[in-house]
Amino acid sequence: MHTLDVALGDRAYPIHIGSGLLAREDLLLPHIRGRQAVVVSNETVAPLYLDVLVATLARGGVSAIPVILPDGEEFKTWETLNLIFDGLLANRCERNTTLIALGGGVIGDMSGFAAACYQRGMPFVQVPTTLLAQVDSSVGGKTAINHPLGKNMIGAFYQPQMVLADVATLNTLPDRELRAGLAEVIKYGLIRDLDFLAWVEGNLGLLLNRDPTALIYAIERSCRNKAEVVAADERESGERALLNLGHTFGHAIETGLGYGLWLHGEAVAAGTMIAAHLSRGLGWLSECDVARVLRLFERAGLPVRAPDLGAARYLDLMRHDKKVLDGRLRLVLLQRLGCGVLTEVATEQQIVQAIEQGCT
Ligand SMILES: NC(=O)c1ccc[n+]([C@@H]2O[C@H](COP(=O)([O-])OP(=O)(O)OC[C@H]3O[C@@H](n4cnc5c(N)ncnc54)[C@H](O)[C@@H]3O)[C@@H](O)[C@H]2O)c1
Ligand SMILES: O=C(O)C(=O)C[C@@H](O)[C@H](O)[C@H](O)COP(=O)(O)O
Ligand SMILES: [Zn+2]
Repeated sequence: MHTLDVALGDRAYPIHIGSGLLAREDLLLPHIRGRQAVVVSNETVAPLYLDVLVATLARGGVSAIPVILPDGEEFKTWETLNLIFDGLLANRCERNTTLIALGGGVIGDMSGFAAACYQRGMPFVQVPTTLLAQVDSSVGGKTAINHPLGKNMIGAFYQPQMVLADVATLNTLPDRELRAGLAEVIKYGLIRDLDFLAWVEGNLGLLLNRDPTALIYAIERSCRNKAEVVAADERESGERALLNLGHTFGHAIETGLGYGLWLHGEAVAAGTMIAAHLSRGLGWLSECDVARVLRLFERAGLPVRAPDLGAARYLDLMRHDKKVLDGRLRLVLLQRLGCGVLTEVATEQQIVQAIEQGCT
C-alpha cells in the first residue's frame, strides 16, 4: 500500500492507494467521527461494493446508512443533491455523522458538496471507485453540481478527512470509463511531469490491460502531482488552474452536448487537443509535439477531435468558465510538453482557429 499526504496544515489528510483497502478497518475507522456514517453511492456501484464497506464499518461499531442515487452525469443536479439531504435529515444525522462517498467523480463531487452544506459542514471521506476519481476527483476538495448553463457551477472547496483508493474496484470498471480516467493521468504529464508522460507512453498497454502494478504507479504519481499543486494553491488563485488543461473546451463539450453524452475524460482529451493546437498556433509547441499528444490519446482510445458545435457556440459556452476574469477568457495552454501555463495572450481569432482545427 502507498500513502501520500495532502499537506494542508490542520486540514491535511492521507491518500491510501492499494488493493483490498475497502476491507481495512484500520485505515477507515480512525477517520470516522461518531458512531454513524452515511454512505452515498449509486445504483451501479452499491450492488458491487456497498456490503464490504458496511461490514468494515460494522466491525468498528459504526452503523452505516446507505443513500443510493441514480447513476450518471445528468444526475449531478440540485434535485439529486437534495436526495442526500433527505437521507441525512430522515435519519436525524448529526454534525459529527461522517459522510462517505463510494463511487466515481459524480458521487464524490455531489457528496462533498452535501457534506460542506449539511449543518454547515460534516466530516467527509472519499472512497473513489473509478480510475478518474482515484487519480483526480477524490483529491483536492473541489465539490460541485452542474447547472444547465455550465459545468460544476455551484459548489464549494471542502476537503475530505481521507481518500481510500482501492484499486481492486477497478476490475469491474467498464473499458470506456478506464480510458476516460487516462485523460486526467496524461494531463499531469503534460502540465508538469514530462518523465511521467514518457512513462505513460511506455506503459499504456499495461494500463489498458489493468496491470495492478502499473495502475498503482499511475494513481500514486498522479495523486502526488495533484497533492503538490493543491497544497501550494488550494483555492486556485494561481498554479492550481493548470489542473484545468483542456477543461475550458472540455466543459463546453459536456454542457453543449448535454451532460452524460461524452464522458468527462473524453471531453478533456478532445479539449486538450484544442489547447495543443492553440499552443502550436502561438509557436510554443512544434507540430511534432502536437502529433505526440494526439498519438497518445488515440492509443488510449480517447477522442482527439471535438464535436462540431460551431466556434461561436464554443466561445459562448466557454464564457461561463470559472477562470474568466473581468470578462476575459484565460486558458491553460502548453509552453512546451511538461509545462502548462495559464494565459490570456491568445486572440479570439487564434482561439477560433484552434477550435476549428480540433473539431471533426
Ligand atoms: N472534483 C474534482 O477535482 C474533479 C476532477 C475530475 C473530474 N471531476 C468530476 O468527476 C466526474 C467524472 O467522474 P467519473 O469519470 O468517475 O464518472 P462517474 O462518477 O460518472 O463514474 C463513471 C461510471 O462508472 C460507474 N462506476 C464507478 N465505479 C465503478 C466500478 N468500480 N465498477 C463498475 N462501475 C463503476 C459509475 O456508476 C458510472 O456509471 C465529472 O462530473 C467531473 O466533473 C471532478
Ligand atoms: O482539481 C482541480 O483543480 C481540477 O481542475 C481538476 C479537474 O480535473 C476537474 O475536472 C475539476 O472539477 C474542474 O474544475 P472546475 O473548477 O473547472 O469545475
Ligand atoms: Zn477533470
